[in-house]
Amino acid sequence: MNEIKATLRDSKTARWMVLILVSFTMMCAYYLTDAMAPLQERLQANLSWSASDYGFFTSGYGWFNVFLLMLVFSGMILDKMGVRFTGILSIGIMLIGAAIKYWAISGHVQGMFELNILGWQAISSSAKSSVVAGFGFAIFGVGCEMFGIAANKAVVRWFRGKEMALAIGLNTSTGRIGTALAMFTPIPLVRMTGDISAPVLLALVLLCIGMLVFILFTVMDRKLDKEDADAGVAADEEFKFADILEIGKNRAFWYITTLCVLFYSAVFPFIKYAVNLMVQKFDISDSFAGYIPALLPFGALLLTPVFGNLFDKKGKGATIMIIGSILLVCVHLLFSIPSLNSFPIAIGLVILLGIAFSMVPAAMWPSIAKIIPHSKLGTAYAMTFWVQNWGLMGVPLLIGVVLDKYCITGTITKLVDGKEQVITQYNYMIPMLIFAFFGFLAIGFALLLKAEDRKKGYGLERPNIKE
Ligand SMILES: NCCCC[C@H](NC(=O)[C@@H](N)CCCCN)C(=O)O
Repeated sequence: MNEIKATLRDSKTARWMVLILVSFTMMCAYYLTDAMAPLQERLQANLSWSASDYGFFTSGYGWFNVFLLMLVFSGMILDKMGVRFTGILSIGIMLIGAAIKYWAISGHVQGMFELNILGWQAISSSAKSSVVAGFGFAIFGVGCEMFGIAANKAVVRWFRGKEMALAIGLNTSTGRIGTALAMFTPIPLVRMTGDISAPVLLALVLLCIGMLVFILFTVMDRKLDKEDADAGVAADEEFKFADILEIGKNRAFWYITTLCVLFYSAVFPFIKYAVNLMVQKFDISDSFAGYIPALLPFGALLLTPVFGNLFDKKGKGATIMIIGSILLVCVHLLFSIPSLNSFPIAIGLVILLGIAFSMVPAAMWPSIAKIIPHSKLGTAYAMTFWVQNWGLMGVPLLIGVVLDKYCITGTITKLVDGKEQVITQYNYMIPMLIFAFFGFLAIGFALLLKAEDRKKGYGLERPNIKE
C-alpha cells in the first residue's frame, strides 16, 4: 500500500506561521498605500496641490500596472520564478517607489509641471511634487500588486484543501490592519514631527522589516518544495501565453473580474477621500476624523475571516457577493444625501461599508481559485488585478477632477498644525453618487456570476471543506 507522507503543509503550526510571515509585509504595504489619505488637506495647503493634483498623485498607484502591463509581467514572473523570488523582488520595488515618494513629498520638488505634446497641453498644469510623488507611487504600486499576487499564491499553495478561504480572508485582514493604521496614525505623526512625509518614512522602515520577515517565509517554503519533490508532488506548471487565452475564455472569470473592478472602485478610492469627507461633511475635528474611516478596515479585518470561514463551511459564495454589493450601494446613496450629516450616521455608514468590504473580498478571491486551475492561478490573479488597477488609477483622479469642477462650495481659513491655511471646501454628493453607481453595476455582475455558476457547476455556492 502506498503511504502518503505528511509534509510541512500538514502541520497546522507551520501553515499558520507561514500565513503570519506572508501577511506582515502585506500590512506594511497597505499602510504605505493609504498613509497620505488623512493628509489630503495638508498636501493641498502645504504643497499647493488642487484636489485634481491629489487625485493625480493617488492615481499613480496604477499607472505602470495598467499602461506598462506590469501586472501581466508580474504574473508571468510569479508563475515562472515562484513566490519566493517574486516576493523578494516586489518588496525591493516597493522600497524604491516609497523612497521616491518620500523625497517628493518632503518638499524637495518645487514648481509646476506642464506636459506639452507638439504645442498641445496634454494635461492641465500640476504641482511638480504631485507628479514626482505619483511617479514614486507608480513604482510602489508595481511592487505592491506583485506582492499581492505572490502572497495569494503562497497562501493557496499552503492551504489548498484545508482552511483556504479562511486563510485568504485572514491574509486580506492583515492588509486591513495596515489601512486602519494609515487612517489614524499619520496626523498625530505629522503633528509630532512637523513633517508631512513622516508617515512615508515610517512605512519605509516597516517595509525593511517586512523584507526580513519574508526571508523567513522563503526558508519554510523551500523546505516544502523539497518535501513535495520527495513525495512526488508535481511542481507548478510554468507560465504559458496560452493560459491568458484560456482564462480569457472563461465567462465566470470575467464576471468576477468586472465585479472586482467595480466593487473596489467604490471602496479604495472612497478611502482616499474619506477623512476629508468626515471633516467637511460631518464636521468632525481633523485630529479625530481619521478614526471614523479606520472603522471600515477595522470592521473588515474582523469580519473578512468570518465570511471566509462561512464560505469554507457553508458555501454561498455568489450570494455573499450579491449581498455585499447591495450593501455598498445603500451606504454610498445614504452618504450622498446632504442632510444626513450627523456623527452617529457617519459611524453607522462606515461600519456597514466595513461589512460589505468583508463580504465581497472574502468570497471573491477564493472563488477565483475555484474556477481557475491552480497552475494558472498566478496569471488569473494578475489579470484580475490588472483590470482592477484601471479603477484604482482612474477613479481617484475622476473624483479629484469632479471635486474641483463641480463640488467647491468655498474656502475657509483655519489653523492647521499652528499655521493659518486656506482650505477649499467641497460638497461630496456627486462623488458619493459616482461610487453608488459602481456598486449598482457590481450587483448586476454578481447576479450574472451566480447564474453562470448554476449553469456550469463551479461550486461557488457549495462549501470548500466538508465538516
Ligand atoms: N489575499 C487577498 C487578495 C487580494 C486582496 C485585495 N487586494 C487587492 O485587490 C489589490 N490589488 C489592491 C490593493 C490596494 C492596496 N490598498 C484586497 O481586498 O485588499
